[in-house]
Amino acid sequence: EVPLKYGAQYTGKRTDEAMNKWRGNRFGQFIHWGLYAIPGGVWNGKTYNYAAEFLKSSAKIPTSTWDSLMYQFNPVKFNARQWAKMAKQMGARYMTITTKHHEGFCLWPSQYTDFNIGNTPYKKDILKELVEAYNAEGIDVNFYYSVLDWHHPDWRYDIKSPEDSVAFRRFLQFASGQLRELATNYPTVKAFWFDGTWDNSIKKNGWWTLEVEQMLKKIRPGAVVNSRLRADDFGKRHIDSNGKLMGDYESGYERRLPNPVKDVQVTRWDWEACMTVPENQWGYHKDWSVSHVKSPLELLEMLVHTTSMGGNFLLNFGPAGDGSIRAEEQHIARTIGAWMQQNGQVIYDCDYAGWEKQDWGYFTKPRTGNIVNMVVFNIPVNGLLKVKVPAGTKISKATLAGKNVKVEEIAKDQFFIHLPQQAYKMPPVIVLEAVGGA
Ligand SMILES: C[C@@H]1N[C@@H](C#Cc2ccccc2)[C@H](O)[C@@H]1O
Repeated sequence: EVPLKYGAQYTGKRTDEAMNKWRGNRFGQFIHWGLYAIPGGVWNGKTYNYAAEFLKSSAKIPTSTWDSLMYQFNPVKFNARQWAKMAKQMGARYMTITTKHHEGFCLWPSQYTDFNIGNTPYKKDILKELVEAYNAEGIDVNFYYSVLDWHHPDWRYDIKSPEDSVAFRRFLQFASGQLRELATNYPTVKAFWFDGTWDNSIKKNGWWTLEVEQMLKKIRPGAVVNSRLRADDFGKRHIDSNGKLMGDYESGYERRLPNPVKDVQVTRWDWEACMTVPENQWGYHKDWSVSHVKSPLELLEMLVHTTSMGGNFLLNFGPAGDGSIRAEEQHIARTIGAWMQQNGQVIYDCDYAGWEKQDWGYFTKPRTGNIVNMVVFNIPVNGLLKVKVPAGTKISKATLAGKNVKVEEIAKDQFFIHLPQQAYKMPPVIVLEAVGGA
């Protein structure tokens, strides 16, 4: 191992109450909301297909022009309680909000910049409204914070001169101040989701990334911080030069999931995948016809897939500039929510079962007991679900919606579960009682 000052500070999964709650939440709502929601991917009558929150760079808009969008931000349809109720109905146990995205606009009245909600026609502290509304629904709130800041004059992509060093040192003090006020002024915040940390300027300041994590955990004991913040002494990100995870969970899965067979190593630590509904739109885009839009069932399978591999799934919503939630996202929330209402117990506080992946779907395992859940997405024509179990395991009982289904031992450590023949519109869940084995 190489000696590191700014590498991983511990190994293994945190087992404190705050982390157990973060892990057991499993399903979160990501919200990308900022000035980019006003143009929604369209500028001077031209639609830009790239991610709407990157429109400033896609359309090469000068910072002064972009920043003047602040004077138009007045979301008259915004209702934090409605958003929170929708998230509750969907079954989200946590919500991660973009306090500040790459554009640098702050959803809270930051004392460190005038480029914030207080100087918009809306004026009020949107972050406070959201935290209160979601917490009132029993939903934990986590803060997304982009270190990359297109608005701030001291931001640097790289450090190539003494002037760069001086300016970027000022920038890091600014960012530390903003993070300190976020952690202090919103005391119920549970986690920090860092983004915009891929540039050399951050890689060359690994010390700051560790200092920020330590500061946040000092102000908010138990706070959870993602690996994406961290760079080690040599600029290695997420995983340090000794192959150890930095931060509290791995957050590299953006718009992709680990392979259930080849990537089982992800189960060695906590991790989270974040996912867009269209191919690549985090912020509101006016025209979703420019790419594939995932169906509720596609997204539900991703949630189950993630849980089956011991990860959290963070599903993105991009509210419009007026504060409304588009119909497609409302439909997703209702459809997933209806299934979660009946089957949330196979997601919340569930984990990797350690059983071999089968074609029909995914296994999840509750923290305690001898239960293993089967969530079936691929219904076999013969109605027989093949289950290979760890050596010596017996399946003593199988139920679907509380009713016994037939269990047939077909070979050593192999069983058929007889799936009742019907037209399944949503994935059925079979609960196995397993004894013996690993
Ligand atoms: C969570 C997601 N990370 C952000 C990004 C990005 C990005 C940066 C460089 C190249 C390609 C994509 C997206 O804007 C969104 O916030």
